[in-house]
Amino acid sequence: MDGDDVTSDQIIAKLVDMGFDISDITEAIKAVRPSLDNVIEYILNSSHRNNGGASTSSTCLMNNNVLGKRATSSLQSSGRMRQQNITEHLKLASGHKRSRTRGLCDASVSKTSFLRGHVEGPEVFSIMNTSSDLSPETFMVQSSCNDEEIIGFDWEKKVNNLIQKHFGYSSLKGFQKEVMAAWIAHQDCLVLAATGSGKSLCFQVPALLSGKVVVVISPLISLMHDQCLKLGKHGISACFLGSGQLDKSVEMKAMCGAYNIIYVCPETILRLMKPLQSLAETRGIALFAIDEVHCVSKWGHDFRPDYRRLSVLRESFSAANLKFLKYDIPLMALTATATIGVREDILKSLCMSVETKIVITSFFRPNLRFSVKHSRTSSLSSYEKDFRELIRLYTQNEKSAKKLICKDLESSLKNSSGPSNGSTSGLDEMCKNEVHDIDDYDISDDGGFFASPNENGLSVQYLEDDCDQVQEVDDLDVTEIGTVSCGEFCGQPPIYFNNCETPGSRNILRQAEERPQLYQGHVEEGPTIIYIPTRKETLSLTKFLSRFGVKAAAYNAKLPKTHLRQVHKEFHEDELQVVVATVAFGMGIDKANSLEAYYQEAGRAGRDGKLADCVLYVNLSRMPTLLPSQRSVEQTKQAYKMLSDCFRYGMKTSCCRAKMLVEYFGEEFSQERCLLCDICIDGPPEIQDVKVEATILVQLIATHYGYENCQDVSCDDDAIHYFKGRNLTEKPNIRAFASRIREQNPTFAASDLIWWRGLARILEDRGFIRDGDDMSHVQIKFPEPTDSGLRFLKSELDQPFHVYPEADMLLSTKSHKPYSGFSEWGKGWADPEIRRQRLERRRAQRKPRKPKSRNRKPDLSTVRGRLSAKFKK
Ligand SMILES: Nc1ncnc2c1ncn2[C@@H]1O[C@H](COP(=O)(O)OP(=O)(O)OP(=O)(O)O)[C@@H](O)[C@H]1O
Ligand SMILES: [Mg+2]
Repeated sequence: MDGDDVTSDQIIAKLVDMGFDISDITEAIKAVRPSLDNVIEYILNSSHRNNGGASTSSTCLMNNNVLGKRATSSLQSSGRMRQQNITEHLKLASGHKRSRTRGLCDASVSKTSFLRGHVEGPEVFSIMNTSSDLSPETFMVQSSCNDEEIIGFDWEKKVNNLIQKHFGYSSLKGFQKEVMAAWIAHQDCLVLAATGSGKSLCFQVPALLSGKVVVVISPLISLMHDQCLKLGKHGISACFLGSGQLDKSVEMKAMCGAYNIIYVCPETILRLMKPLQSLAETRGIALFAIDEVHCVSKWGHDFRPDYRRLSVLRESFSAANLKFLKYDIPLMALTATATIGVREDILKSLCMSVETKIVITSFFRPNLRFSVKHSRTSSLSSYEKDFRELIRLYTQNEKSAKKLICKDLESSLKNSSGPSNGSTSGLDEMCKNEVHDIDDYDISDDGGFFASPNENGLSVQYLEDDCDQVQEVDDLDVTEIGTVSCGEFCGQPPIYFNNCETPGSRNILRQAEERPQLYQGHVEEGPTIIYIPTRKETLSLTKFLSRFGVKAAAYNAKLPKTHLRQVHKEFHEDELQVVVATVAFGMGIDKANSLEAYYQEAGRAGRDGKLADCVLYVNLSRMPTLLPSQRSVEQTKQAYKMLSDCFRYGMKTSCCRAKMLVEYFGEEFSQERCLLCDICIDGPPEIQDVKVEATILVQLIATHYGYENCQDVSCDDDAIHYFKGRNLTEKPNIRAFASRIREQNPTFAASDLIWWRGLARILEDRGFIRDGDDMSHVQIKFPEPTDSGLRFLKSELDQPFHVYPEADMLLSTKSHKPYSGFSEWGKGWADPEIRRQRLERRRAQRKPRKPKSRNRKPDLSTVRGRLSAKFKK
């Protein structure tokens, strides 16, 4: 055997493993230079050619495998190949179960002979299934549906061999073992494990171990695509079935058992119940894995209603309904981000068994360095400030870029002929054509991971679309940009810090010195993802970065799929430095502007176990609002709650960020502090006694609601009288209270509204005031006093009220305020003098308008233009 033969054999073996038909492979190998890609391309093209666009014949070729020679010839002789549907094929397939089993007995023998080039008929199928690492014995037993016998008591050893062989891992992680044990015991399982911890292996191994098919429900085409590609590389055949695929060949092959793992979107699986039941009877289904299962939760209802309909899986694949099953086919639900409420919702809405095994690992990712920065997010000036470091990082080794960086960024921006790079080609064009509506997304894609994309004529509403939500300007103030550095995660065990001391900046500094080396240094250069809420901004920020020589690419669901695939590829191959993406990149999440969303995004970082930065850019000077949408009252409240949690995460200055995040998911954070985040490193700000300010505010609120003289504070009486005697049905908001305090009390005349807003938030958290409005808000809006608040007013004045000022309070006390003219807004437009001054200033700031040319032709495309043309006549 010469070298070429070996190569060809390897290719053949790989392709057979993937589920291709041997005759196709041999034909292709004869026709083209034997490289994996060439052969795949050849087969797929010829299958399209032969089918004249229809895919049935390629399915039948696969059936050739499944059914054995006799089945194929019967199909051919009947001449009904094109008319048969999947179920009919499968009926035939099950009718030939025996011949299938017979073939299997010789699996290992036939594989050997096959590699020598003596391949014939029935053996083809057995070869294909050796890809599942099934010894002849195991597969025989599997055919008789007795899982215990297949898997045996030494399953751990078998699994370790399998994962070593396919993935190069030495053993399962602890949580993966637990999940496997549950599956072997036919139990449903809910897996809650951090991003990048290795959840996928939990459902991939059962496919290898049992030889049955694993069906994975996943919310995003890009996710499915990624995973299929990876599995292909590891010698495991897989395909993905998105919604609306016009070419059904992959689907038909999948339903005939051609792939070890089938990825499918929730919309599609709902219409595949019958074929899947047949598949369960023929090849067998090891389990249904519901990945990113938080999409099931009712709070994600808007996002993926079909996830909730997955409850049919339980009934449709129960032993009670399918007589050939000994046990219900287990459900495995997996997510990295589910709060306790969401978990309950998942179990209930998927009708998971009461004995569902719940496997939870720590949400803590010890190599992620969290921080929050103030940003005016989408403004150009904020790009300059926010990404200066990033640009420097990626361009410092390139002379040309270096020059540019030294230039004034603004003037460089104006220079439209700035350097650009390959990855942004066509970007200007995209910018021109960009669409910002939510409702009319439509991108195309197709399914089989080894199927060459049938680009033409496919117009499919894909999954990214739904989560790639466009936000309006107001929403930009929330969490707006998160940047994470990424790489591959190689499963380093978490490093835990124990014996941490109590908070305090001095202690923290010292602790920082004690941290292991890894955590003291800089993040190694690796790619960065910048998550951004609007599609429009993915383009503008990419353009901005490219001009400075950064290899950046935009990613949002509206961009052509060829571009998106290219971005994925270049990102994985480290050819891109920065991907500027909407949530469509790399995950399925149900809500933007939530800590779940942020933690998912951050979870893309540091997957190689190395230090990675997760920076959240927030406009701390503005309160975020929700976009109007058709939510129920309950959903609106929940959406506000999520937004509020997220807002508070940004505002907090005294609690470790990792702790806040991990506790948000209901986990007790054992080590108190992560010793990495900005708060652990910089320490909390100086603690302040705000007894006077808090008393004035609570007193004013109490007075408005008729509780007078709770405390004889040194507040200007005018301020209290202002609210006295007013109609109590009127609910003053926090701004009204703050304005009044500033106007009436010279000590606080220079104080800023956002400082008072911060204080009100703290008072609300302490339970001294509550919101008098039924509608939820991100933070208190119409404050009312509580009993605790009234008691607080009765406390001794010289008893201090210590607080850590929060981020917005600190921002408002800076001498140079990094936000525009906020303080004057609190004074209110109601004051005629202020109003006059403000309008005057605005007028002065306005750019002088160009003098209207009398001879200018009216624009007849506008109503105004047509009217003016009419009047001119
Ligand atoms: N047993 C193992 N031993 C070593 N590494 C492993 C093991 N299992 C998984 N991994 C590593 O974990 C990486 C991430 O796995 P995976 O994509 O399954 O994460 P995930 O938990 O699904 O994350 P996400 O929530 O982001 O989807 C893999 O690429 C692999 O490097
Ligand atoms: Mg995953």
